[in-house]
Amino acid sequence: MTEPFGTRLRAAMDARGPLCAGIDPHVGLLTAWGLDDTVDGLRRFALGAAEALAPTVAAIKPQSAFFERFGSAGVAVLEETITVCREAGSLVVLDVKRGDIGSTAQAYADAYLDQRSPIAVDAITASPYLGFGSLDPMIETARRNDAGVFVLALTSNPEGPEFQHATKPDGRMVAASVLDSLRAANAGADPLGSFGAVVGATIAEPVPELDINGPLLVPGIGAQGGTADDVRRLFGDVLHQVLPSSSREILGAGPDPAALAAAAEQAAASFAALGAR
Ligand SMILES: O=C(O)c1cc(=O)[nH]c(=O)n1[C@@H]1O[C@H](COP(=O)(O)O)[C@@H](O)[C@H]1O
Repeated sequence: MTEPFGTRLRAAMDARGPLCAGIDPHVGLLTAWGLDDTVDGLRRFALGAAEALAPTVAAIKPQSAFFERFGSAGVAVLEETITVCREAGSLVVLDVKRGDIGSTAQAYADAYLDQRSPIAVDAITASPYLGFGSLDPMIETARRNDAGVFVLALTSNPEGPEFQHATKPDGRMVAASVLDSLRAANAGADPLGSFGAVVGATIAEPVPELDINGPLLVPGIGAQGGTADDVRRLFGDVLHQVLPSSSREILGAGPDPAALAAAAEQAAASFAALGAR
């Protein structure tokens, strides 16, 4: 790769509209698509979604757990899905929410961000719960590989504020401190840094620290109740940095490839219309 992840994501969002389509093969969705809860059903679902969506959306976000639950055969399907998405021109953000002591964080970085790995992607999700500094091996490996990292800041689930709104000894809110660290990691990047924050569309109030000069991955839209109006209300000043993410709402339009593509195009257009481009 020749350009940093943030630069490639900016170009993809401008060209294709700001949407990250999630591939979350829930059992209920497999059933709704007329598929069995087997590796074969998983493969048909994931490749069907990838082939329908990856040619038009900026990014695809497979959720690793739905593949891992089938063991190595499921991980093989994940690798195949990643390849299909990247060959169709979509960036792949693998949702694995990794985080560990630095030496092990390096192994996760080698697995997903080193582009020589069989399961390499453009970016991963990471948890800062072991301290933001524990993510340094991921950030440095991402820099060397033109890849990216999305760090959980204000998650979409109702339990998130219990930790994320806590106050650190220096008086800073934990989530604000994560955003500060990401801003530092993105310093000087143009047009967009490669180190993003995950901020749910379901959070109650806007927060002032969202301008991190990097992308804001915004899940929680659709099935979890977040709407385009919420995105406008919460991210007004930084809408151009927002990568809205939706899984079940779009996948529910399948298995017809044309219906899936239409659902994604409609979602991308509605977010582009908010001024996010
Ligand atoms: O990191 C994520 O992607 C993520 C963070 C978060 O705060 N909330 C959240 O829902 N997610 C993921 O985003 C997806 C949301 O799926 P839907 O609710 O079906 O759109 C799931 O795969 C979640 O694991």
